Amino acid sequence: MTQLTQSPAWQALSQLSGNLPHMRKLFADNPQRFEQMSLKQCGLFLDYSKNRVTDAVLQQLLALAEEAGLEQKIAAMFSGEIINTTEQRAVLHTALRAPADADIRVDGVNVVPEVQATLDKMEQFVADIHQGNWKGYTGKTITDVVSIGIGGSFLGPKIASEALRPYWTGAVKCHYVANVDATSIAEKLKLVDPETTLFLTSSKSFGTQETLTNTLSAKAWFLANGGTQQDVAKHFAAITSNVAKATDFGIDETNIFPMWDWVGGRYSLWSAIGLPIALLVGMDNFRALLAGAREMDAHFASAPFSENMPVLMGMLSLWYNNFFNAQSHVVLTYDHYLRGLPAYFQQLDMESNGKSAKMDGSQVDYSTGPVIWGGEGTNGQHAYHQLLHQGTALIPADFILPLQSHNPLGEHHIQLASNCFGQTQALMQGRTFDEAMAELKNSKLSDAEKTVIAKHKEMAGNKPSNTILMDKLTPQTLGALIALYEHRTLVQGTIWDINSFDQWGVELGKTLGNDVLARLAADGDCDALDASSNGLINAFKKGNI
Ligand SMILES: O=P(O)(O)OC[C@H]1O[C@](O)(CO)[C@@H](O)[C@@H]1O
Repeated sequence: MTQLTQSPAWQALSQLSGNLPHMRKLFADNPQRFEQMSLKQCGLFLDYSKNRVTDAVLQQLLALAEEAGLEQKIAAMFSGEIINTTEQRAVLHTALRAPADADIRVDGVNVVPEVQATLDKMEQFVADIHQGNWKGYTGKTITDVVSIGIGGSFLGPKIASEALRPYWTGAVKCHYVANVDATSIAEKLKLVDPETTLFLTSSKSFGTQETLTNTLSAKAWFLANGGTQQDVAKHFAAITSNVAKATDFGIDETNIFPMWDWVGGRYSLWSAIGLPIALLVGMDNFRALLAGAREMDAHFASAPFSENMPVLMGMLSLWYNNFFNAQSHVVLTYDHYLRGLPAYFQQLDMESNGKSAKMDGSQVDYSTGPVIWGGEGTNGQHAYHQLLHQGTALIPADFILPLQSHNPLGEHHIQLASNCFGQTQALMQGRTFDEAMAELKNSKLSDAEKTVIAKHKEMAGNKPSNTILMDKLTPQTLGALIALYEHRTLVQGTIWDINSFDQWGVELGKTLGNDVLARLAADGDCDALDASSNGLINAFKKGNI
């Protein structure tokens, strides 16, 4: 057993997990449960009362966080210590939204002035595009932006853009290209005109195969459709920490926005990587997004653990993962604009906490990051919710609902909310056999048949969920919501003693992909690898099965 699993809090939690009353009883015994187990912060309201927790459990979960040194880890992150030890990097996405007068040092240099200068450069760029001062090669204004990037250089901006659709200014349209599959870029290029399109390459490393290949294809298309080499500067810009590589690639240095190695890709939408968001919603709204995240940062850094939203959410999810063997966690957004958020949280959490080596290199002997998945409500209710209610796996859920809709139309929103609350209630209370039998009272079935049907209708309930409410989905509340999940990730990574900020598994995939690429391009059959890999490579070379 490791230090973590031997710790007093872990041992106490282990004991408690086997001795908990059903949530129905917990609610019946304590009419104050909702008031006691909910909190409001940063424009978000969290109801965590529908969890398998008692005061004693919460106390031990918070003790576990303390024993694991969470307070110190939070302070270390905010102050720019090298907490990404395998890459020797600070982790400072919080500096991207820090107050302009903050002093946050990396290698003795305050990084806040360059963050602010980049925001100012973005502001100027957005104004130039929106006001038509930035002209394409034939003197026309820019109407379309094609954002090329993948992973963290894609999903955050894409999901935030989608979420903030009610705030789009209409000045430009934005198209996202990520996959190296030619179909992705080919379909987007069908929608745009070279005279009025700006290509924005987002790549921290400027070395990612998919992004470079897509940018090359965009450039080839531009040159084949009227643009010349001299016109490239008017139509290609980049966001990267590798300025030399971007200029070698042919991007004009004045069109390059900086990125820093102290920002992880999946935490980067707050940097110039978020430029497509700013182009869609305007810089004031982009700054409001930052302000929402900043508010959550301040809360996370200062609130006692018992009132700290990211800490509570992180510890509750860990409770099910480590003590109830819950292998996945579902995020259910009851808002069409937030339909992409589960995919974004999936990348954030699974790339961060999908690890099995501890900080000192030894192996964990407990489970770490669960599978994160989900989708928009109510759609999921007619699909995978069946398994949430009656499947054999325990899947804790987060329900997210804005109280006011951006599209107040008839009865839609009240119905949406009723479904959201109805689901959390059904998950919690389930349906007893007696209740199911009572529902069948007037049916014409025999008693034996009723018993069988009632057995199928019976639901254990006691399925945990959090409900997150906000008045309305705004740039500010979105910023707070995303920062909440970012910090929740750090909380869990700290307890598990893993590095939430590297991604060596992904890197191996990149390396082997490049090796295979060379073999696919080489002449003759491949016989150097395992039989399956050889067979697949040779089938591709042959071009038919
Ligand atoms: O921004 P880059 O350097 O092109 O990297 C893209 C993505 O690739 C990864 O390294 C791995 O998927 C992510 O962490 C990153 O966001």
